Amino acid sequence: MSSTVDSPISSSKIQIHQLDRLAPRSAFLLFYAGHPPHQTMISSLSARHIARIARQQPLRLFSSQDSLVVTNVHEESGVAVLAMNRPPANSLSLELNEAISTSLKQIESNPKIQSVILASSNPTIFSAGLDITELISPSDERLPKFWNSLQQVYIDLYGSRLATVAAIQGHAPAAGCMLALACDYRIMHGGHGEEHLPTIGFNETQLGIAAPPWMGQLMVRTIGFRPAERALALGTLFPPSEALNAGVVDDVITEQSSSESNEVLKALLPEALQSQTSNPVMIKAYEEAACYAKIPPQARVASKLVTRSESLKEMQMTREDDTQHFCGFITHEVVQKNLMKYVEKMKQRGKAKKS
Ligand SMILES: CCCC/C=C\CC(=O)SCCNC(=O)CCNC(=O)[C@H](O)C(C)(C)COP(=O)(O)OP(=O)(O)OC[C@H]1O[C@@H](n2cnc3c(N)ncnc32)[C@H](O)[C@@H]1OP(=O)(O)O
Repeated sequence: MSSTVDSPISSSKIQIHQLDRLAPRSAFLLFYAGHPPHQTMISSLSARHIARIARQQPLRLFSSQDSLVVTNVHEESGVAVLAMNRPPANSLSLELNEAISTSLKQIESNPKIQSVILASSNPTIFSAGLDITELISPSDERLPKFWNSLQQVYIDLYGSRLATVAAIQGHAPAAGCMLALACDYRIMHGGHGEEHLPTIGFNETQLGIAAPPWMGQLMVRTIGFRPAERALALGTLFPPSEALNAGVVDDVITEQSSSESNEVLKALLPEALQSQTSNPVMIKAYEEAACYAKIPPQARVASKLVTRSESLKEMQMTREDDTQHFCGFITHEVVQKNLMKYVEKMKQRGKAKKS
């Protein structure tokens, strides 16, 4: 099935192909950047989202303080912010994943916006990765939905028409690292002294699980085969300077700097992030996002897809198998035991910290 609607991002035509056989609830958005031979895939959307765009209806905006994500847009600079807001650690639950995808789509539907900063309302944790409680003794119904929602976040972020900048204020293990790697640019905070260094990386093997192929390959594409192979096997969490050296992040910032961007940030940041207007990571993230926003969008999107369309197509084709594999693996008795042990250690650490 295919239909054509006016593009929300330009005067071009967008053609939508429903690929039922590959991904029943998804569709590819095919964007004609110039002539038909340059047809490129921007992103995949759920059928529900596509129907809404086709009817030109705005998606619901998550903006209240107790929402799982908070967003705001600054049309003058073409930059938006999407901040995860699930205390205490922005661990990724089914609902948080869905909120990220929905809010990203909502921002994308504003033609004046070209860049988005992915941030956290927690100044010391970007995201603690998957909510481990989703993985322990899960229900047969919720587990595949949960995994699908994570796959969708990856597809939406990695294939977004927007330039995506990760403002990594603090820790970003496992799926938290995946969120950052799915963006176009990563800025990490250098930490507050040796004892409080944030870390980023795929630490899954330390939990007795393995990153799925699409996540592992994301690291391979970011830092290269051999370093990624080793980091994945060891479950390496990189502190800021090592993350920079390895290429996991593009920039590490520590120094407080006053900047002309402070005023724009006051207008751009949602209320929950107002304390971050003079945060150096946020300032640099804004400057980078504004820089991307000045590039002609059709050229920027076409160039992004040169490196991303193949892996996104692969993801769509293997998605169902990936879900089956994940559910089988996570519910395995040995894996459940490992996860329980890990959570126990995490709780003990938390108790020790509080006492
Ligand atoms: C086939 C498999 C697919 C695999 C794909 C992805 C795998 C994952 O993403 S698994 C998740 C991996 N994440 C982690 O291992 C991180 C665990 N957390 C931590 O190491 C620390 O919490 C962190 C360094 C992020 C932050 O440290 P602190 O600032 O010291 O905070 P606390 O440790 O006190 O944590 C605060 C609070 O949050 C709870 N928490 C932390 N992480 C998670 C999580 N991933 N899921 C659920 N809950 C989490 C932690 O227990 C504390 O709770 P309270 O004690 O109730 O305050």
